[in-house]
Amino acid sequence: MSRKKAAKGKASTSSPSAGSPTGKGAGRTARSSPGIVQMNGVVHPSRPSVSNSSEFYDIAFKVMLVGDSGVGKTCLLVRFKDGAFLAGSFISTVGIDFRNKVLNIDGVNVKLQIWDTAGQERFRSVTHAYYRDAHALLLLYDVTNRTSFDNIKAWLTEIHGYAQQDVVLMLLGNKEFGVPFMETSARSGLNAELAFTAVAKELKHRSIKDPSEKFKLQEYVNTEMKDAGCCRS
Ligand SMILES: Nc1nc2c(ncn2[C@@H]2O[C@H](COP(=O)(O)OP(=O)(O)OP(=O)(O)O)[C@@H](O)[C@H]2O)c(=O)[nH]1
Repeated sequence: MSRKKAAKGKASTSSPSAGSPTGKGAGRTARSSPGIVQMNGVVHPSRPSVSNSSEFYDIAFKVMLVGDSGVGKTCLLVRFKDGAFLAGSFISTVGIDFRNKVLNIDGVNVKLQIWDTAGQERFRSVTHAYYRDAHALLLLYDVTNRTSFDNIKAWLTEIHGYAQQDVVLMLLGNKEFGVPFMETSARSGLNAELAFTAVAKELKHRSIKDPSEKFKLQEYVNTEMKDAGCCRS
């Protein structure tokens, strides 16, 4: 397997393949972290990007974070990428943004290009363009916000309308709707690593198609949560 170099960051507003400049930075300047830089084009396993990062990877996937505004998408991503909680006043994402992280999954370096979408309704048309290229979707709701829970159905309708049929889908914060589930906290770090690692494992498994390797996303999540001494049902 040839080893590629991980791109350092990218953001664009119109569509992933159009590679136009981002609109996110404008609204989230305070939150634009050092890891976010602009570049053109998309990262795909078959078309690795040129990069200035030192992290090498074997396969790459796009993961999208979706859900209502304020449910914690950006915070969860920052927790996963930087291991920190983004405290302070809430600054809504404008458009879309992304960060890369390379995980070693059973000896294979899996690069996740994680797109953080704006939850606000007015950016919906921007984010729609990104669904079709996503390999995995993490759909978040806020356990303290009933409306964000009620809106999960609408998000699923949107996902089924715009995403690939075989997209890996995981619901974070909910126990219904028949998709893999776990609760997360960007503040404490609860399951932040596990959510992304589970998705990377599923994607790597699908990509490599090793018949000797059996992987079930929800089973893996349940086992890992148990191993971590997690008490939730
Ligand atoms: N207590 C607590 N607060 C959180 C957590 N995650 C996010 N928050 C807070 O929730 C607010 C919204 O978080 P964001 O991550 O910006 O939400 P978002 O989903 O990215 O919002 P949009 O960009 O508008 O789509 C912020 O004030 C965060 O500090 C969490 O796990 N625990």
